[in-house]
Amino acid sequence: MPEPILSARGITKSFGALKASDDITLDLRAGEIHAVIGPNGAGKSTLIAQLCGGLAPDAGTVQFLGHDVTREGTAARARRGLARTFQISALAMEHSVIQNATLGCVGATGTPWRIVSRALRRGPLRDRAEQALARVGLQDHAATRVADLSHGQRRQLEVAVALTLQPKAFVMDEPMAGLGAEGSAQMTRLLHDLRHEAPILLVEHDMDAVFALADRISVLVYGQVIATGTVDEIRAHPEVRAAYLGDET
Ligand SMILES: Nc1ncnc2c1ncn2[C@@H]1O[C@H](COP(=O)(O)OP(=O)(O)OP(=O)(O)O)[C@@H](O)[C@H]1O
Repeated sequence: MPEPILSARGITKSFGALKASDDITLDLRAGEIHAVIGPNGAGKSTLIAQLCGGLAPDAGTVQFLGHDVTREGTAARARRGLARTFQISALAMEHSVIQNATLGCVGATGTPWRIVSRALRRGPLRDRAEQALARVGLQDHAATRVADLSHGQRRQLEVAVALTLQPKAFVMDEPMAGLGAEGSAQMTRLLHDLRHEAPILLVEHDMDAVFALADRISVLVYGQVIATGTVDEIRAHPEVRAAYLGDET
């Protein structure tokens, strides 16, 4: 089997007496969507933070593209091509769609600020931003202020900003949050295709989306991965049904 793109090995993180991550081992392979599900407080955000560099684990390692990145911060991991989208929007609301996307590339490439204004006008960064907008279907909204976009369009723009990194892997934190049925369907289609550009570690509460998209699912309960498997395996798993899915299956 090829090396995983992103992997956590034995990740452990405590807050006082609480083990928010308890010896978590999971990986993300080329071409897949690996969903992480679990009830509130199970430790999903804590896991994401350790994968992306916002939190250092107490024990265990994180590997990305064959490198041990456990002690690297978020910016270093982003430069390696680890793109993250957030549960809460991190967009500049008063700026236009194209400005947000271009500034995303500027951050990703470490371009000095003195040439930012030029980058916003034309050049390879602007081209990259335009391509990313087209990829998520926002090409006709380049000049629109982010504040004037719908919630669903903002989520699409977040994916576009992540795409400007030309990522090798995505970590997505609840991309369906707050989307209506139509928005979720649109986002589901986008993620379905995106996995072939870069695999996606998807933390998501929307079980319809998870079951529609995931190649594999890991179930987190009280900081532990209690099961990893295909959609069918997870739906049928007795411990998972008892701990999490309840009557939803
Ligand atoms: N900085 C912190 N200090 C203390 N406790 C924390 C901290 N961050 C998280 N926790 C605790 O760790 C546990 C896991 O929290 P985490 O936010 O990772 O769960 P989650 O699965 O992402 O939850 P949700 O689905 O509600 O976002 C919770 O009990 C939470 O209260």
